[in-house]
Amino acid sequence: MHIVLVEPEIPSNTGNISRTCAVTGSALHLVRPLGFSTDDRQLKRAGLDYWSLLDITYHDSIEDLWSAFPEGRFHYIETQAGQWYTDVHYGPDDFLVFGKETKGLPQTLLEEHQDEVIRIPMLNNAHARSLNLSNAVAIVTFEALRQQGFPNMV
Ligand SMILES: C[S@@+](CC[C@H](N)C(=O)[O-])C[C@H]1O[C@@H](n2cnc3c(N)ncnc32)[C@H](O)[C@@H]1O
Repeated sequence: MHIVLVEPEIPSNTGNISRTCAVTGSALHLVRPLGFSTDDRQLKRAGLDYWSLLDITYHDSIEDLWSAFPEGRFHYIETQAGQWYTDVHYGPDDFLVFGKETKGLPQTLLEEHQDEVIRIPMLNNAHARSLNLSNAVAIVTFEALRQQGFPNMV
């Protein structure tokens, strides 16, 4: 799988996600600007032992990512979506795209890719708007891998 973080802001989240990528064999794509340096202490603390295992690529924009993978199949994971993440069939080379911690994915992107936006169901509570980014990544990634029979995993 390919895990894409668009403009991540909190280093410990990216550290946790790097660990999820390392243990699942998923590639990590970070779309700039990042809200931290990759030397950040919290980032390293959350993912240090796993950093060397990562297949990590940096992109200057989401458009650059799309250009680099013209045949890629992209799923956009956001709280406002018509369909649940469990309604989708995932392939091994699919891209799972997640938004930044404070604002999520840009509204224009969501509108232009409506049919590819999926959400993780939550209680309908105005005071609990979303999951933590790293938890959202783990939930969708493991569903995608489950559908594929957890390839090369024991
Ligand atoms: C902490 S959320 C913040 C954005 C959110 N739209 C908000 O209301 O503030 C950061 C990212 O986590 C993912 N996420 C968190 N909860 C989610 C959910 N229930 N369904 C889908 N994605 C979720 C999305 O990729 C989102 O862009």
